[in-house]
Amino acid sequence: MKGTILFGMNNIFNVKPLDGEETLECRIKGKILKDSIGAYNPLAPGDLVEYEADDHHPGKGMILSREERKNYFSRWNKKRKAPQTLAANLDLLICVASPELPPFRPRFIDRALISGERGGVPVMILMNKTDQGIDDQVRDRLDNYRDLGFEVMFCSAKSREGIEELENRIRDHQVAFVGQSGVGKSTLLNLIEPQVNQRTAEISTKYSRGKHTTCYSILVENTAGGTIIDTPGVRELLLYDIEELELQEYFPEMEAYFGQCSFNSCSHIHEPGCAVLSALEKGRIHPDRYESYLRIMEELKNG
Ligand SMILES: Nc1nc2c(ncn2[C@@H]2O[C@H](COP(=O)(O)OP(=O)(O)OP(=O)(O)O)[C@@H](O)[C@H]2O)c(=O)[nH]1
Ligand SMILES: [Zn+2]
Repeated sequence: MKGTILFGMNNIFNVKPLDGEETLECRIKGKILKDSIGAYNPLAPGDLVEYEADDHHPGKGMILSREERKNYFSRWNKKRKAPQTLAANLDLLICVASPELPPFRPRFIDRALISGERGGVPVMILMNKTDQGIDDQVRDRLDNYRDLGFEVMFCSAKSREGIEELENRIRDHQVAFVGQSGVGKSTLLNLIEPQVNQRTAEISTKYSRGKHTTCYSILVENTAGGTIIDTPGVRELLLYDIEELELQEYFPEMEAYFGQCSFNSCSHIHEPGCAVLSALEKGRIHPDRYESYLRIMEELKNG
């Protein structure tokens, strides 16, 4: 039988049958899942699995295998030194940001964009808290993202501006929300689907015995159609599995200059005759984006 992973913790996974309503609590048969060796978590919300129900214990079952992922959103888990998949099989990853409180952090957005692309997921930037006003500097950054071809939407959970557009955008899709703590993720989700927070609270009481479940993703159904995965409020989104010289490919503004540097394997950092550095000087590449490039390069170098 086939089902979707809703939530997983301590190697127990909630599976929703594709053709049924009642979720099952499943373990992995044989403890290890093929394709997940070396990963922080073998399965993530959104994963499709093959399972068998336990005839003797209603509501329980065993996961036999994972279907190949269409795409994934993941990060490097520094503590466990392993990749952690936060959500799988997405139609859209929504990177929520706010103009202030917390301040606008383009570094986080740049990482979300790269991580999404690495995993094959389209990313949208959602600027929440528009009721706070958006200053020229932030506006300039958002314009730049749009110029680069990224989708940007605006909303306010407080004034409800843009909420209907957001609901229309995500209907019938499998989406995941990601964002720094305080950008208004929970408030937005609760507005779109009041069930979300309720479900999260239920699960957290059931499985964590009082501990925070904020470090786990959870998939909930959107009553209007589709599903929403709430990912944990990550402080940093560390990238992995990207070669240093590959990083440039995640910066569409650099593409026009590929092959124009004096050195074939130019890192676009210090090399003489670098076409990217020259474009930066001429203002054709946003300095803030270039700053992200430098910081991420440094991180990839230091592993
Ligand atoms: N002014 C304004 N405040 C908002 C808006 N949306 C959320 N907030 C406030 O921002 C604060 C943080 O909101 P949360 O929804 O808890 O943020 P979060 O992203 O879920 O944060 P974590 O749960 O820590 O990951 C709360 O005090 C909300 O009331 C908005 O559109 N405008
Ligand atoms: Zn160069």
